[in-house]
Amino acid sequence: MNASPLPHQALAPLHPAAQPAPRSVAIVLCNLGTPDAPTPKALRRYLAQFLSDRRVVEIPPLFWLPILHGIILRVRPRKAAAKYASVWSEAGSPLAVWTQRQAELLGQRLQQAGLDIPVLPAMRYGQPAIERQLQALHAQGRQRVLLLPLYPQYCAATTASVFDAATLWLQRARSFPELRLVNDYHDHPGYIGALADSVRQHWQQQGKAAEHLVISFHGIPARNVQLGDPYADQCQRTAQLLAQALQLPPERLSVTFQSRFGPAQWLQPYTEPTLQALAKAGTRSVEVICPGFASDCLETLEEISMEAREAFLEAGGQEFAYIPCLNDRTSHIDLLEQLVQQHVAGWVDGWVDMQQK
Ligand SMILES: C=CC1=C(C)c2cc3[nH]c(cc4nc(cc5[nH]c(cc1n2)c(C)c5CCC(=O)O)C(CCC(=O)O)=C4C)c(C)c3C=C
Ligand SMILES: [Fe+2]
Ligand SMILES: [Fe+2]
Repeated sequence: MNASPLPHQALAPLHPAAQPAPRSVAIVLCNLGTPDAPTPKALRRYLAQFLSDRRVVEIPPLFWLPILHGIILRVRPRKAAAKYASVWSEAGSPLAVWTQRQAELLGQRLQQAGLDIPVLPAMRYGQPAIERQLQALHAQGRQRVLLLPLYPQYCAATTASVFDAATLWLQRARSFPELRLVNDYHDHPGYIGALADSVRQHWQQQGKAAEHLVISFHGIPARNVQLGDPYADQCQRTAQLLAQALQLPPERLSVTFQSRFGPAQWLQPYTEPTLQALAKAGTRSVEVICPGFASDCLETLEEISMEAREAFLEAGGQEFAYIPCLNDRTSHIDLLEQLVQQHVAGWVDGWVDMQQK
């Protein structure tokens, strides 16, 4: 019998992803995305991608796309560009700058722990796109990827949309790494603790607490919640746990929703009218915290720290303080490290045991 081996040239080279590499884990830290520049042109490109996402606007495309292209993308980019210009720094859009920094700091942490786990930042809209980062990690031979969206509360418009982008890449790839997804961390003790620390630190710096704390989350259409989105419940739970950690009685805080878009009913009460009502009812000082945003961005720096501040003061309020997002706080990076540890257990030697302790 002729049992000659296959000719050498018939053996295809191994794809890098197929080569055994111990601990070939990586993290993709995902955020929403932001325009490339504070200009109407960049805003048009960004908003066109963002607002064409069916997870974000759940109106049938046949009705929605003519409105988007015929009205919204003609009017909104110019107005939005002016708002972005008011928060833009030399380093760029705050959302991009903070996300990049968070990825760097988390990467350094993992490196200090002796782990070869790179952390790449990724954006759902704009660059660096989630698909691009997954492709880069796959090409490097990373076999296991944890997708960690920087959205503490699960929402179909944000979290599920990140997963859509990842699975769209999977559908087009011939081979791909194993994937794990973090759904939410709205009640994680490390998250609540980090938020509470940031409020306490603010009180210490001011020498006192304000009369009232407003806990403001990004809104979504009320209909999405009726259809089963757990987002509103998770926001309420985060607020409740934060109030408990701060020992704040219910009469000293309000949970509100900001950033309404379009004429439909969104989650209520709305942030700005609540602040105006508080001022009119005699509340002199307020603090606003936005726990749904992991990184400061247009919605916190402009809509809250500028617009909402002005509305409160014009309605008769005396003191308005905005408490920044967790951004690069050590306790925030601790939380991200804990989330990684909890979700890659079994992927990285030793971490299963650490989990069980
Ligand atoms: C049109 C519907 C929108 C839904 C639903 C929505 C949900 C949602 N968004 C965030 C986080 C962010 N949104 C940001 C900006 C922003 N959001 C919308 C619309 C919806 N968001 C628009 C049109 C914009 C752009 C600005 C504008 O034109 O008003 C941002 C800031 C991005 C930045 O570059 O700084 C964040 C972050 C969450 C968490 C969420 C649902 C829970
Ligand atoms: Fe939004
Ligand atoms: Fe806004």
